[in-house]
Amino acid sequence: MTATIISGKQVSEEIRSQIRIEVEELKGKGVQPGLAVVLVGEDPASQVYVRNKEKACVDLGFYSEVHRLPASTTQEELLSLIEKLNGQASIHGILVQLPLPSHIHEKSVIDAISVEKDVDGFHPVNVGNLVIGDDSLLPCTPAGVIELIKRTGIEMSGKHAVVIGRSNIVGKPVSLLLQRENATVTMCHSRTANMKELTKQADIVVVAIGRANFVDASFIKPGAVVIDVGMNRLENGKLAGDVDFASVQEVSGPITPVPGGVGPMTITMLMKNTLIAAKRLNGLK
Ligand SMILES: Nc1nc2c(c(=O)[nH]1)N[C@@H](CN(C=O)c1ccc(C(=O)N[C@@H](CCC(=O)O)C(=O)O)cc1)CN2
Repeated sequence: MTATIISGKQVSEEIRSQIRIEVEELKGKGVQPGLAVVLVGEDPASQVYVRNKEKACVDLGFYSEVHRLPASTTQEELLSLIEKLNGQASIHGILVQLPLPSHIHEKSVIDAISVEKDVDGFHPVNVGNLVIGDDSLLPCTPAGVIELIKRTGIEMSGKHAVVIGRSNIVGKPVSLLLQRENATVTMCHSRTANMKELTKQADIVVVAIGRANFVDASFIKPGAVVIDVGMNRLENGKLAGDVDFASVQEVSGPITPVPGGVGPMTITMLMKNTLIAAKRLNGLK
C-alpha cells in the first residue's frame, strides 16, 4: 500500500492566495500589514528562514523590516529595539528568530514583545489564552499542523490523536489545538514507557520529538494519519524528519513528507497571524 502524501507546499499556496486577497481589501481601508523580523547572529539556517519571511512579505504585499544584528548584540540593545517596534504604527507583527545566542535570555525577549504584535504566539499571555480557549495569536507550526489536517479533509472530532514530543513550541500547543478540534489526545515523550502500544491505537499521530527517523511502521496502525514536524539536519547535509517516511508510508494513511510538509506552513501561518494582528490593531474584523 502507498499512502497519500499531504503537500504542505500546495496547502500553503492555497492559504497564501486567500491572504493576498485580504491584504488588497485591507489596503483599500488604508492599512498595509507590516512584519518586523529580528535576527541576531549568523546561524545559516536562521538566515535562510529570515530571507524566506522577507520574500513572503514581498509576495503577499506586506510592509517588511528585517533587523540583522551582530552576534555581539547585548540583551539591552535587543530589548530596546523591541520596545521601539512595539510602538511603531507601521509594524503589526514582531518576530525574533530563534535560537538566540546563548548570552541572551530568550524568555525575557519573548516577554518584551507586545502581546498584540506577538505573531509567533510565544508570549505567555497568548499561550495562556490558547490553554483556556480564548482568542489568541496561535503559534505558527502547531497552527500549520491543524490547518494541514483540516484542509486535507481529515476529521479530527472523536479521533484518537497521539502527539510524540512535549516541547512548548510544538508538542504542547499541538495537543491543545487537537483537543480544541474535539480529538482525544494522548501525549508521549522520551520517557514514555509503552510508546508503541499507545501510537498503535492512534488515528492521527503527530511526531515532534527531534530525532531523525524515530518512528517506523511498527508504531503505526494501518491507515492512520501521520504528521511529521521533525527537521533534523543529517551529517550528509540532507534534511530528515522524525518519521522514517519509506517505512511508514507502507502502512499509514495520509502522511506529510520532510521537506515539503509542515515546514512550508510555518511561514504561511506567520503571514496569516500578521494579517490578523494588523486587523485587530486597527479595530477591523
Ligand atoms: N521565532 C521563531 N523561530 C523559529 C521558528 C518559529 O516558528 N519562530 N521555527 C523554526 C524555523 N522556521 C521559522 O522560523 C522554519 C523552519 C523550516 C521551514 C521550512 O519551510 N522548511 C522546509 C525545509 C527547509 C530546508 O531545506 O531547510 C520544509 O520543511 O519543507 C520554515 C520555517 C526555528 N526558529
